[in-house]
Amino acid sequence: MTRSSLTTPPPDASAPAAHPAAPAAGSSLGAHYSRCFGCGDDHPTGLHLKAATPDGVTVEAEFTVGEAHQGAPMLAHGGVLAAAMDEVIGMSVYLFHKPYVTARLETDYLLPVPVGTTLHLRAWCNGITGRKAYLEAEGRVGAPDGPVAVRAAALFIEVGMEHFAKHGDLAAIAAEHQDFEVNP
Ligand SMILES: CCCCCCCC/C=C\CCCCCCCC(=O)SCCNC(=O)CCNC(=O)[C@H](O)C(C)(C)COP(=O)(O)OP(=O)(O)OC[C@H]1O[C@@H](n2cnc3c(N)ncnc32)[C@H](O)[C@@H]1OP(=O)(O)O
Repeated sequence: MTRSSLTTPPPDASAPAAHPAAPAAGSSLGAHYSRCFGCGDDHPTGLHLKAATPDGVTVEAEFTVGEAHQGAPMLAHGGVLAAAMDEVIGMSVYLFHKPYVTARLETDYLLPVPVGTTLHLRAWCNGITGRKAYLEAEGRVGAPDGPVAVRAAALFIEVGMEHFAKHGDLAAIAAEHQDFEVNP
């Protein structure tokens, strides 16, 4: 991954351990919001990412590129692939039971991805310091050990729940996420 200094953890960043209430190894992760473009079942043209955590600290997911995700004819749009990276990274950082938002997302595109391809995604955290979490993801074609088509590195920033209340619709998320811990 060609990563900038902004998404590279500083030496004092600590490697995250699984949160005590993290989902058990092998658990599926449901959608955090039914209308989310990345994971929501009720989004008509969304990515419908299906995710699980193998170990409580990383996320594995699948996304099949559909007609609605084209840029060039029958090839995935780069912005849609970046959205898939953002989503799987977002899912992985929420395993730490704190609300985070994307501040910076860097993406490398290595291979074109035709419509109909299933991308096998993986996201993990390289370190956390203060409010900053440094994360990475990759998307492989056709199988978990297939060729890498996309890589991403990201800086996510921890926010308070008031971020969602002030700028969005906290009630809509909370209604579907009643077990989310506000003070983990
Ligand atoms: C009931 C509710 C439950 C909610 C959770 C449910 C569970 C969900 C489960 C699963 C979800 C998975 C799916 C998620 C989807 C993917 C996530 C998205 O796409 S999020 C949308 C896109 N992102 C935004 O809309 C952010 C917009 N930006 C902001 O709001 C602000 O800029 C924010 C919060 C990022 C920072 O603002 P400041 O005022 O709080 O803080 P400042 O001081 O500016 O930054 C803090 C530090 O970070 C650095 N920083 C900020 N932005 C940076 C950047 N772009 N690049 C480098 N550094 C940056 C700054 O330089 C500063 O560093 P120094 O402390 O001084 O060292």
